[in-house]
Amino acid sequence: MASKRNGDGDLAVAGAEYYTPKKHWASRLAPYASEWAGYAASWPVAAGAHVWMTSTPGALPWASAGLTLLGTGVTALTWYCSRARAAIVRRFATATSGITAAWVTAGTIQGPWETPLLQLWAFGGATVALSWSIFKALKRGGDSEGGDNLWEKVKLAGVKTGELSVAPNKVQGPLQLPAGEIETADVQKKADLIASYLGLRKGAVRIAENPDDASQAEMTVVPNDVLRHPADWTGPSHPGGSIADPLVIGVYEDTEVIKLWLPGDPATARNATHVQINGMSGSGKSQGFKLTAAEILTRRDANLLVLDPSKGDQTVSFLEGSKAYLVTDHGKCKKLLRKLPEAITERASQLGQWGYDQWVPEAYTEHGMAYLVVWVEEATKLLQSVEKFDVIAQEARSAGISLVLSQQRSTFRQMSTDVRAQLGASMCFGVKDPEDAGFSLSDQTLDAGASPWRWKNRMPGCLYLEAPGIEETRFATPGRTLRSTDQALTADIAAHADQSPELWGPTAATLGLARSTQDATDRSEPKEADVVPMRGPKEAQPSASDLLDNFEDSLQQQDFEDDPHDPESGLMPLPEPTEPDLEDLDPDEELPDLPEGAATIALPQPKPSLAEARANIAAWIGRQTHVFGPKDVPSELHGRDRSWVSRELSRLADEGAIARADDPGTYRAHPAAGYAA
Ligand SMILES: Nc1ncnc2c1ncn2[C@@H]1O[C@H](COP(=O)(O)OP(=O)(O)OP(=O)(O)O)[C@@H](O)[C@H]1O
Repeated sequence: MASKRNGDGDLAVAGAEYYTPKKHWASRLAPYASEWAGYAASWPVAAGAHVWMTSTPGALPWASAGLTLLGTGVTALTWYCSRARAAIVRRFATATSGITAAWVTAGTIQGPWETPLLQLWAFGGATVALSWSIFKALKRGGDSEGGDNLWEKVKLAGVKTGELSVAPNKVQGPLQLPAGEIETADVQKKADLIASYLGLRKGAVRIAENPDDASQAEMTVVPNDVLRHPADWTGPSHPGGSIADPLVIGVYEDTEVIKLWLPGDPATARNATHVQINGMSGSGKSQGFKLTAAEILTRRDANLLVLDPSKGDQTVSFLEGSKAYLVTDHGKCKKLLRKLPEAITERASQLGQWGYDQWVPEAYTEHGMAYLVVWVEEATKLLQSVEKFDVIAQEARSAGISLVLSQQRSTFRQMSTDVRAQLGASMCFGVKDPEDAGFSLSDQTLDAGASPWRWKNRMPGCLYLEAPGIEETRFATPGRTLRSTDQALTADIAAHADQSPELWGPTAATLGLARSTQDATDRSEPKEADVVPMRGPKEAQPSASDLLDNFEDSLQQQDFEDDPHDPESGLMPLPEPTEPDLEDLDPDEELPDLPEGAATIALPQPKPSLAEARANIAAWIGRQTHVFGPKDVPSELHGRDRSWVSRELSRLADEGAIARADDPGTYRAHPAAGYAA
């Protein structure tokens, strides 16, 4: 039988249907061979050069100088030759040349099997080669020629990949979506499929929407899961610096450090912020607290007050030697929070008189008012007893006070939307399910691929951070807190304890706290303490029991009884109100029926519970005879936003309760399930 080649070079059989031979695996891999060959060759080259140079007397110094010059030359040449490429590609190509040349030079001098050269080659080199391969694969996949189109493969034909940038362990670029046909949510749903096409792990591909243009999205591919190996704490990031400098608590998956800013910055229009911290038990919240505390306590202009009625010593013992204040008694915590508005008003009006509309570092350097971070553990329990907490939170930000509220989960019942709106930043560790993540992270971040429920508490320290000062495209980038021992943190904090500032006088007086550890030691009367300024270096302090007793005295005697402005002063204390433990209640549980004949009052209708919302949607679907999408589902049925409905419909489709219609993001009731009319 005669045969001929078709226009694409494939073998065709005359008189019969075309026969397209399968691409051989070698030809598929060929485009990626160069980076891997270069990577593989670098080790034996360095090993051979080392053996050669060390066996030739006097050759090593010359070889070192020669290789350094050669490496510099190759790097400069790369920079020159890549001038026509996108700036980011040019930079990464040059960096790859420079890093390779530097590693080969070091390997020649020292031997490539020595630590850390071997590890740098094994992990760093492989990651750089992998990043190049993904960059190429996406470029090829985004190109509609050749029939190997990534977007057609994942049933998103028409999507175009824009100019890609490549960095160690990250490839990123814009996507152009066919206007009116495919939206960002459709691509987000296929993120794991794209990862599978590229031969990467689940979660390696993230798609973020472009807030300015719905026909564009941003794709980020992170090949290696560096979060599996947490980085170690190597000491405070800005010892003796200002709280206006970022707090460094971990590393993102693309090896950028995680930075958190608490005070605002008028120069960059960054708002001061409070922080909401969520995560299930064992997800790493305490470690996050310890690192943040160590950062705060090594700054020259910040005080830390910890309200922890739940855990006691076990979590905070690392603060030994610091100037942090610790309140562990539940009643005292509440009392302190109730006094906070007064302290806020005082500080805000004083800042105004000094000419500032928010706290700035000069408030400390020129007037002695340090920033105050109030860390509240098990916050939802405490907040319930403080009225108008949203107003407190709102005003605190301009008064140089940041509140950090830590709890396992904060449902809308536990934390009102008003309070939530005032917090500004959210740190989300591993959670139980997507619903819990929804209480902590924004819909945009979840839609962009953030999925903290994947970690649960199996990857402690892994987190997402939404906060002022961080680019929004980074909100869906996972990171992991640093690993440290309590001893290392204690030593670092103690080493900088002398730089820790005193609490601003009026704030100390209003909150009933000593201005510094030294003030606390001036008071006596032994009593059991529940408000403890953590002690300074032991040799400079009186005995532990003296200190605890004295500070207890400062609170008991001066602040809660003798305060002439305190209306409760001199009165016999009321018993603490008993509070039901709302943590153990299931918010979705049905309420018991009212007894027959009981009077009923028309109450304002609350947002439907999850179970009600789902039941309402199921009933509504049962009445649909046409194709529908998230925007068609009436909002009063669920009381939630559109992206929640999107996820819900997608979940129902995954479970087979409804069927996906032809257009992405649209559905049909399933006749088999009895939904269709
Ligand atoms: N970044 C990290 N790298 C490695 N291990 C970590 C990291 N963060 C936390 N861990 C470890 O995980 C365990 C649980 O962490 P942690 O106590 O901080 O969790 P938690 O959320 O505070 O839990 P709980 O609410 O029950 O107190 C601890 O053994 C801790 O050392």
